[in-house]
Amino acid sequence: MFHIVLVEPEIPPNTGNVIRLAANTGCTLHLVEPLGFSMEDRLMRRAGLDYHEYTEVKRHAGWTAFLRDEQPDPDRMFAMTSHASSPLHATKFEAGDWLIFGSETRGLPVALRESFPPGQRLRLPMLPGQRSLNLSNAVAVSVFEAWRQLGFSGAKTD
Ligand SMILES: C[S@@+](CC[C@H](N)C(=O)[O-])C[C@H]1O[C@@H](n2cnc3c(N)ncnc32)[C@H](O)[C@@H]1O
Repeated sequence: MFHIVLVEPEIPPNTGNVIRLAANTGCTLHLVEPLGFSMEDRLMRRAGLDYHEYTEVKRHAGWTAFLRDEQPDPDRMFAMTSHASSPLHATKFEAGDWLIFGSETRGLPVALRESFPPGQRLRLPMLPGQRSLNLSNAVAVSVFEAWRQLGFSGAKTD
């Protein structure tokens, strides 16, 4: 469906939640190292339950390695950041798109964020004065908005 990319995630249960979400929605999950935890972390495994058995989780040694390994279409990559002016819901998504998320405490590195054209830096709406959503919540609402646009293609209907 989509590619979810977590850049240097730090908090195990967030990545566990995203593993489960990726399995629920048919997304591939990419983890860009360094990670702030071990993949064997008890809290991550508990949040992800056994869902890592049903979803593809790929690890990349860094951002450059990720680009080299996956060769994503630059026009179909979207940086999710509260520092953007383009709203997510105004973007027309396609199957196979790449949704890029930053770490819990640092967000996306500024240089990486600014390497995206403004129209591919997307924000989720928040009330004034709010800084950011939780990482796994941001992934969930982004994936569901993108999937909604595709008519929840592939979802079970009964
Ligand atoms: C907890 S936030 C990072 C907060 C970090 N202190 C910052 O200032 O960027 C983790 C990630 O969730 C995503 N995120 C959170 N809130 C968002 C929003 N309102 N719009 C777009 N992405 C958001 C971004 O990818 C962000 O890097």
